[in-house]
Amino acid sequence: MLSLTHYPFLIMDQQLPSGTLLSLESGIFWRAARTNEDTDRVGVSEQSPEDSHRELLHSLKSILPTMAAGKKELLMLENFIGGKFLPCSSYIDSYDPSTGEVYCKVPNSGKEEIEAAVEAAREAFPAWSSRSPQERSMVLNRLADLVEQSLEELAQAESKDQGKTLTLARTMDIPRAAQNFRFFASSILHHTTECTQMDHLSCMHYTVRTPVGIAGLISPWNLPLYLLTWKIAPAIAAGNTVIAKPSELTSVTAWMLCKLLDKAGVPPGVINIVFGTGPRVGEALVSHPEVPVISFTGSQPTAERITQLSAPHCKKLSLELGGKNPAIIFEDANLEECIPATVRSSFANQGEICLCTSRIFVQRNIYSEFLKKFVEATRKWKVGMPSDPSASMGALISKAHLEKVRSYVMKARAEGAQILCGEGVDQLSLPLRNQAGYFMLPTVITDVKDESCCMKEEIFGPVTCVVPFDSEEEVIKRANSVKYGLAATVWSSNVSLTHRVAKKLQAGLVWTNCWLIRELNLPFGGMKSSGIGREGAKDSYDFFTEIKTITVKH
Ligand SMILES: NC(=O)C1=CN([C@@H]2O[C@H](COP(=O)(O)OP(=O)(O)OC[C@H]3O[C@@H](n4cnc5c(N)ncnc54)[C@H](O)[C@@H]3O)[C@@H](O)[C@H]2O)C=CC1
Ligand SMILES: N/C(=C\C=C\C(=O)O)C(=O)O
Repeated sequence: MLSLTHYPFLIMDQQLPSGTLLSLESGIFWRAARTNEDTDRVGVSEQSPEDSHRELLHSLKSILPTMAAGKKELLMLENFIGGKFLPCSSYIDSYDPSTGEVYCKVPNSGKEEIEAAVEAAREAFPAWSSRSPQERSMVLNRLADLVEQSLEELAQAESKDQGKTLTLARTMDIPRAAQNFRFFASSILHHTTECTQMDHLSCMHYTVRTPVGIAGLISPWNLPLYLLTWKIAPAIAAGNTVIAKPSELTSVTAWMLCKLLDKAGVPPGVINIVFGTGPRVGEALVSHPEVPVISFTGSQPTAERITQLSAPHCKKLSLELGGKNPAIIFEDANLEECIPATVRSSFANQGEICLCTSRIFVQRNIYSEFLKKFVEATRKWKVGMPSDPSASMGALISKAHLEKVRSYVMKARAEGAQILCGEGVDQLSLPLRNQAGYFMLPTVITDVKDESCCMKEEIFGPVTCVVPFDSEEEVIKRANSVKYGLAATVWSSNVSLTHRVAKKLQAGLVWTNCWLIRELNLPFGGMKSSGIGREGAKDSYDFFTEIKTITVKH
């Protein structure tokens, strides 16, 4: 059976039921055909592109309505409100990043749909909030079970929708989505409140936490189901009802999740998912007077807009924004561990993770050695079709984003920086079908000044800068010299140094001699322009509840 890993990058032991579609890329569908019941090893057989495309649509059609568009059928998503799938009056094209083709239509919802969702969430709130934590925990555990059982279909859909490799979707995104439900199903059972005594006044005081009501959840396109469930799970565990708006660029797995809700016992109206653009439906959600909290993950400019719109209603905001994360590599670092980890922290998910490394500071006397080995390792970080099991990186999310990321490399070159590998240096070869996809090679920039936009601004793509430093004091000052303060990694075999440097870094998360080992119990989030608030067991619970102090005179 599926064994969920705690650490996203470990490959899981998993059974793939016979007949599971293993790949939907390049028109080749690899069908899992069990070769040996005992070992659960699966062989694959190859189908023709036409047959496999038909098979994919058939397998998804059972859960997604489709619409014929010329020769090709498109997936038609629908809003999920009050436990029902509802069509919309207009739609947005959604692209397969690995081919640049439209393959899905996303509802272009607006105020009307938000109003309907608020009504459904309002009606569901009394009953859901009255359920015990134990009862809500059981529903979340069933959701986790269903996500795990649907892992392959969800991973296939996530990879096709976001452009990430199927391997990453299978080993990180979807397992973490299940883990989010499982984690908050447990943590909701263990929160405590406070009590004090004033015997001299014959009084006692105690605190209680109650759900806030309807929670507005807005999630980004880089880790679609992973981050959507990271918000949904704690919100409903605490007894709230939710209206979620995923990114219009990656809406499919959110829609597929809706298919599982009834089976998990989620009552109608508890989870409502409304699709569409930020300015249209996102702002309708943020502005609605009956939605007292907004949990948002995305860009800083959007966070500013959300803050403006919510201010008149004095809403509670959780803003998880971007980063310009440094890796600081001291001369006594173990390069055999540091280099592969820093390649991964720079380029995982096409560099489209807010925690990715985009500035690498290397102590001068190992700078040349590091640079040589790092570039060698980067060139082995293979860009390929998302379904290619040997690919480390897939396609970026959109043509616009690809051009934005490329423009940073061009600016660096224009400023006299050196591009050691990747964009404009190495040759990217892709199958014909993928040549209109949004692919880019992992790119390493050196000889770049701290004042350069590549060293100051969030690029959010497979681009990282490597610069030398001399002293501990100098590198801390330089690492802290950007407006962001989200994450950092520190590499040294000197434990007291790593503790000392970690404490001085302006970052909400510091990994020493590792990256992205996540402890969901502890606060997650950044400082400065990386956001407001934290997420985690207690932090999310506190955010999605209101606290009250009650005094009893006896
Ligand atoms: N987790 C992170 O730190 C992320 C950072 N980014 C950064 O943001 C840049 C732009 O990416 P986008 O996807 O456009 O991020 P975005 O912040 O515009 O979108 C994130 C979510 O916010 C929604 N949204 C957008 N405008 C809104 C508005 N006015 N009101 C309410 N909701 C709104 C979007 O529909 C999406 O669901 C990226 O290039 C990257 O630099 C993007 C995604 C994730
Ligand atoms: N918020 C993001 C990542 C969160 C990771 C985690 O909670 O483990 C992001 O990439 O935007």
